[in-house]
Amino acid sequence: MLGTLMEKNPLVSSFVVLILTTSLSVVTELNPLLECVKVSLLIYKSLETKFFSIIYLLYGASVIDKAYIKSNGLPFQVTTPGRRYHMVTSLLHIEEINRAPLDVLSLHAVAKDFLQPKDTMHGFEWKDVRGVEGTGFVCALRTILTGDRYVVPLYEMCKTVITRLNCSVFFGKELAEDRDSTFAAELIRLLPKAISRFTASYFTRNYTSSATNDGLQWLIDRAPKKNAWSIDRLVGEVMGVWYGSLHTLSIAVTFALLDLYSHPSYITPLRAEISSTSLADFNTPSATPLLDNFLSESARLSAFESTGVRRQALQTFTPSDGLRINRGEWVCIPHRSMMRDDSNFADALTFDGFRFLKDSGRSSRDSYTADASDKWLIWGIGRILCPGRFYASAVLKLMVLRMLLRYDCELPQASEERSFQWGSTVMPKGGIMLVARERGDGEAVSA
Ligand code: HEM
Repeated sequence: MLGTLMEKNPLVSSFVVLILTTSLSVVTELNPLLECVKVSLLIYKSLETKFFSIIYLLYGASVIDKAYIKSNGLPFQVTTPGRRYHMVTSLLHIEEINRAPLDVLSLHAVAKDFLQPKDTMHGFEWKDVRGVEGTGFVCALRTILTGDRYVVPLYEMCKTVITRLNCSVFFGKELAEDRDSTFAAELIRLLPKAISRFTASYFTRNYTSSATNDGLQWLIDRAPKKNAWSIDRLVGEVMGVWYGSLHTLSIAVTFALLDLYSHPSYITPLRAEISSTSLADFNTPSATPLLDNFLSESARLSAFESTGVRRQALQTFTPSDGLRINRGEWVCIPHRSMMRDDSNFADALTFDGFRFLKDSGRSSRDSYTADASDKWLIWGIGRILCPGRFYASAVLKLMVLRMLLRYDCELPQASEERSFQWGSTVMPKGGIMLVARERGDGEAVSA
């Protein structure tokens, strides 16, 4: 009985271990043989933590979801590798996280933990506390052609397209396609240091893209003028935005296409709407309400990150209701579970591509895909909202638009499991193939 309870509930298990360990510490002084038992219990405790950490790594999103359902709206905790997460869902707690000073709850410390910039970005020292200046910055496709059809690995395709698109936006078309720089970079690697710079600059002497007004230049221009950032800091910040944007967008676009082709009834109305909208208007939400709604529903039900808002306590944080977040612990909002909760969205687990059109009062979200509110947490909350959301929503729309107008597609593995979990993230499976056939001239609109 106790065994089952311990198995089901990590808290009961920890409690039992604690009592046993404490009482044993008294008894062991009398009987040294019991020292062995004490050591075994400590090993058991550490194995148990490891066990729950591994379960979290493999099924993090489900662990959070189950705990969320059990919690009935109250705060709950989740054991993750090396850290405890406190999950809160009430509007009051959400507001308190939003208002907490930056030196108490930090998103930067969370990002640092994820990216490990010291090791992955050549020793870049990422600060725990965001400076007063803010973040500053708030192919080879494996394609098989069978007859007139392309069979492509969907997630791989999306990663490649988004990488290319991001390259053009971040570095400008010229630099993105710049072969001189690639050649120069290879030279720098191969030649002795003394002459490499000189030789590389000779080969890139006509290179003008550094003067162009691309996303990278824009990010550089936004760096603080007072207390100017070092080159290392600048590079680190740009890399942070780059990683964030590539990873999130590739996954979001993959899920949007998976949602589209596993619910083919939406193809005809979406195509009709897109075909009657000029390309200049495609990103105006009111001009493409069906597309915007469809993408909102995809973002809701296929939210790939279970925790929309994560903060590390840089000092003890005590919001209302007796909650205490110790230094080093994280407080998060389980927004994926909230998006899948019937009390927030009617028949929440059913994909309803035009659900928000029916909800004329829009009580369950604010308005359009790129909007944010305390009930629509896709982009974060209040003071820290995703600054890339307008770009992300434009890219999502462009991708769906392009695929709808240019290709007829099918998902041969539509009934198979399409994702796997890694920690709190839900990732698309790499093996999912998309079968695409180019539409005839009469059908395809230049997109
Ligand atoms: C579908 C794609 C995306 C989703 C779902 C998403 C979501 C989010 C969320 C939820 C946050 C707040 C995190 C928190 O408070 O814990 C955030 C922050 C951020 N996002 Fe995104 N994002 C996406 C795409 C992008 C893109 C494309 C860029 C850049 C071009 C970007 C740049 C950033 C930056 C710089 C922050 C930090 C903001 C700050 O510190 O104030 N994101 N994002």
